[in-house]
Amino acid sequence: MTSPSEPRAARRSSAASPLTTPPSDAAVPVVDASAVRDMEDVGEVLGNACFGCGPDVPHGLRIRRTGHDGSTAYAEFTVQPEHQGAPGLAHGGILASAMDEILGTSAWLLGGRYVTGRLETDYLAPVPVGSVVHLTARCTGVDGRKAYIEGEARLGGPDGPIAVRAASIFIKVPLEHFTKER
Ligand SMILES: CCCCCCCCCCCCCC(=O)SCCNC(=O)CCNC(=O)[C@H](O)C(C)(C)COP(=O)(O)OP(=O)(O)OC[C@H]1O[C@@H](n2cnc3c(N)ncnc32)[C@H](O)[C@@H]1OP(=O)(O)O
Repeated sequence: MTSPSEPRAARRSSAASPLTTPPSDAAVPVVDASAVRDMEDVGEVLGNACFGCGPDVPHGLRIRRTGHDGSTAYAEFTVQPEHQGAPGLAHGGILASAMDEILGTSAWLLGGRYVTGRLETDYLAPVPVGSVVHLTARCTGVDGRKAYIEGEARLGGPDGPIAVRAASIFIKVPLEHFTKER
């Protein structure tokens, strides 16, 4: 339930703009049963040095994936002092990175490999350093190579108040996108 005293963005049910809303004829997302294994395999390709989820990246977010259900992905991370912007509060770009990671995880559950094409964020509440941030994302439609993914970050628990909402388009790419020399 929202009230007029809440931020304007909180009164909307989704972060999606017309650009991140799937077309009316978009396909319902189908989850690939092999996608989870694929996600583990990709660690070998990427070397697990990911800023978002690499467990040993010193100043990374060290996001922990906690589960999935269909295209819905769950994860969490703890905001560290090196993630702050204003004193004592998480930097907005750091929170966008966290959203990118959980949205990308949902996209990868569809099978194949996806990269971020467009990322929109609504910041609804400040996130203090030391917070455990609970991340969720799900696919709202697939149109050709484009997967429309929405998600949110909550504080205080998986059902806590929403601090950040995001909507995105992820684009399916071949494996060579990651392996070719540039
Ligand atoms: C242990 C490890 C586990 C790992 C788990 C995995 C989790 C991973 C989590 C990681 C999370 C972090 C993830 C990251 O951080 S990924 C890193 C950030 N993203 C990038 O670096 C992507 C850079 N961009 C590109 O490489 C190219 O532009 C791509 C590949 C995206 C498209 O170039 P390409 O030449 O291939 O294709 P195309 O141009 O014909 O486009 C194809 C279709 O897409 C539509 N389109 C394109 N762009 C946009 C846009 N901005 N808004 C709306 N639509 C867009 C386009 O209109 C067209 O649609 P249609 O005309 O067909 O309808």
